Parts: sequence; structure tokens; C-alpha cells
Amino acid sequence: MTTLPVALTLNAGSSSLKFSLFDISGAPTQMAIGLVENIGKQPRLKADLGEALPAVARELKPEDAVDHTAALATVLALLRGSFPGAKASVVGHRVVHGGPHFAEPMVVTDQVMAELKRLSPFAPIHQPHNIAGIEAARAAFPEALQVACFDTAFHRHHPKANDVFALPREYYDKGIRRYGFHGLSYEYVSGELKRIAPQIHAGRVVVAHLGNGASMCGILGGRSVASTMGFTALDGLPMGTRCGQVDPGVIFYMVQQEGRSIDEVRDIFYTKSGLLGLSGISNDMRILESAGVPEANEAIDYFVFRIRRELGGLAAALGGLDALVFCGGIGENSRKIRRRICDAMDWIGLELDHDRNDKNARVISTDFSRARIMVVPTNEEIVIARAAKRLSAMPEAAAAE
Ligand SMILES: Nc1ncnc2c1ncn2[C@@H]1O[C@H](COP(=O)(O)OP(=O)(O)O)[C@@H](O)[C@H]1O
Ligand SMILES: CC(=O)OP(=O)(O)O
Ligand SMILES: [Mg+2]
Repeated sequence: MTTLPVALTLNAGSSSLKFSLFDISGAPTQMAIGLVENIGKQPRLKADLGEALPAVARELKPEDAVDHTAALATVLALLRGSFPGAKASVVGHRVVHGGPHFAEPMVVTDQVMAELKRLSPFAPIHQPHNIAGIEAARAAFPEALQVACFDTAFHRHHPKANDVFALPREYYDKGIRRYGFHGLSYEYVSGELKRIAPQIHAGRVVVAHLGNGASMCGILGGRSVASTMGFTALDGLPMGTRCGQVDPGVIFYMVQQEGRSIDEVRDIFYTKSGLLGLSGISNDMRILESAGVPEANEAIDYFVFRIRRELGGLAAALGGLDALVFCGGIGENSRKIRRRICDAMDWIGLELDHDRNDKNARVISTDFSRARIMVVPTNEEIVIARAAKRLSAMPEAAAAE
């Protein structure tokens, strides 16, 4: 077998490690995609290795994915066995927080690593795992270029009015800003719009990335104008386990009246709130949709209400609306949630075609809808692979390493 130049992409979440392998000899094409989930508990490996190889879906021994480093070793064993001719010349990583300085993908140097570690407390359920993924990949592929791609980068040039908090000025200079996240997903969706609906891409678009983490972004002519997430990936919409927007006074209450430590409060906000906290049942939208009990319905009601409210706000920030685009696990799959979000939204120009919506079509608005409603399955991995190929083709990037 000939040796293919290959990019490995890693997207390390709090309990999962998603991976993809791309042939980057031309425009990146995906050779494999998969994930290890439930790391540190009862791990499972799932992978689609292309048409020539059987799909993988199996339980792992706990020691095969006791942490992200072990999970990566398991993934690499699978990939090496499945693609013996492939050689990863570059590894691209999703990194959630890039802070004020990283507005583009970067080759990982020791200096970049130091900055990523400094930002870690501002993305506590993501960044430590992103860093562990980079460290594990550096050890596994000492000769490969490591490239970090940031969720925050897509938003770095949004207007100042959406970058500040109304705190004393010095905090802005300390980096306390509205960064915004899910930027790799927004970049992909916006790029797809440019390809399939250029007139929409040139206009005023709200993208709703509704997954386990959820946010919305107002995009004007392909550039981020405003988003619902802020300094951390806690703000804005309620999520699987994160609260979304709350009055910061609640923190004072928990600390001062309830005597909780800051770590406990952080834990409540990041891991015990959102759909899980409100329902008391699950963070998983599929379970809540089929639960049929008042608590689950209330959690869904709040999720939908906040999305509808933010849609109005983002449309105002854009000066109108030409399209609403859904992506993420919930946005791409839940007809019911999309229907409820779009219900009675004709005042803003949105008219859902129920038949198209039920079929999960790409355009789900009626032909008469003033603004278009679309579903665009996101692909953060290919955005990472493209950046990895671009940077590995630049000699100065390689020299910096
Ligand atoms: N058919 C479906 N109907 C409703 N919700 C779904 C469906 N498929 C996936 N989801 C939801 O999508 C969410 C996970 O989204 P995803 O984008 O995969 O998350 P992550 O942030 O982990 O990448 C879960 O809440 C899951 O229940
Ligand atoms: C930034 C963020 O919330 O990411 P995820 O959706 O992967 O949790
Ligand atoms: Mg996600």
C-alpha cells in the first residue's frame, strides 16, 4: 500500500474523544470517524472506517480508556491496524478556549501550550481534556505537527459592543470578554451556506448549534456579529448540564446564604443544571422527549423559550433575518424542537413547512417564507483537517515547531 499523507483530528470532550482520519493528499477526504465515549467509566468505542472495513461498536475494558491518553492509544491501535499505509503527518485538535490572542489556528509550541493552560479555568469541562489530547498526541507522534483550532476564533472580530461586559474597564484589558464558542461549527455551516446558498451567506443568518453544548450566533456576510455564549461556555442557552444565562446574584446567594464553596457552585453550574437540572431526569434530549412527565416538559419548554428569545435578540443585532439554520445533535435530528422553535414566528419572517421538517430536509421553510429555515449537519472535523493541511503546507509553521 502507498503511504498516504494523513491528518488525524481530535475533539476531546469531558468524557469522550472524537477522532477522524483524513487523506490530505488533495482536498481533505474523510477515511474514518469515530469516538471513545464514557472514558474513565464503562468506555465504548464506535468507528466508521469507510466502506471497505466493518464498522466498530464495542465495549472497552476500563483500562483501555481509563483517561484520554489511554483512549487515544486505543484509537491509534485501531487506526494503525485498519490503515497500515497511513502516516499521520499532522494532528489537528479542537481547543475550546483561545482567549484574546488566538484568532486563527496555531501550530502548537511550548508557548502556545502555556497559554492554553492559563485559559483552562475558563473552560473547565473542555480545556483540560483538549490539553490532555495534545499532550498524548505529541507523545504518540513526536515527529508530527500539532495544530490547535479554536472555538473562539470565529468570533474574535465581532463588534466591540458585543465583546465587552459593563464591568470596570480594567477587566476588559484583563481578558474578561464575550468570546463566544462553537466557532468551528459556525465556520463550517457558514462555509456550506456560501457553497449551497450564496445569497443567504451574504445576508443575515442566525445559526443555532443545539447539541449537548448549545449556542446561537448571528452572522452577517459570513462574519460573527453576536453570539449567546460569553466569557465561558456557560452563558446563553440552557444546555445538557449547563445553566446558560443566570443572574450572577445567584452565585452570591449560593456562596453567602448557603455557604457553598466556589468549586461547588462551579460544579452545579457546569454539570448539574440545564436540561438535567430542570428535569431531574437526564441531559439527553431524546430521553426528555419520550419521558412525558411534567418536569421533562418544563425543561424542554425552557430550552425552546430561551432559543426563541435569543433569536429575536440576534435578529435585532443583525438588523433583520434572512435565514435560521439548525445544526448539532438536537438541531439536526429533533423535528419536534425545530417545530416548537419556529411556531408562530411569521412576525420575523419564518414559516416552517411541516412536511419538509418531518423529512429532515435541508430547507424546511415553505416556498413563501420570507426568511429561509435550514438544517445543515455540522462537521467540526473537516474544519480542523483543512486547517491542519494548510498549516502543514507552510514551511514557517513547521519551522516554528
Ligand atoms: N433524534 C434525536 N432527537 C432528539 N434529540 C437528539 C436526537 N439525536 C441526538 N439528539 C440529542 O443531541 C444531543 C447531543 O448533541 P451532539 O451535538 O452530539 O453533542 P456534543 O456536544 O456532545 O457533540 C443530545 O441531547 C441528544 O439527545
Ligand atoms: C463549547 C461547547 O459547549 O462545546 P460542546 O458543545 O462540545 O460541549
Ligand atoms: Mg459539541
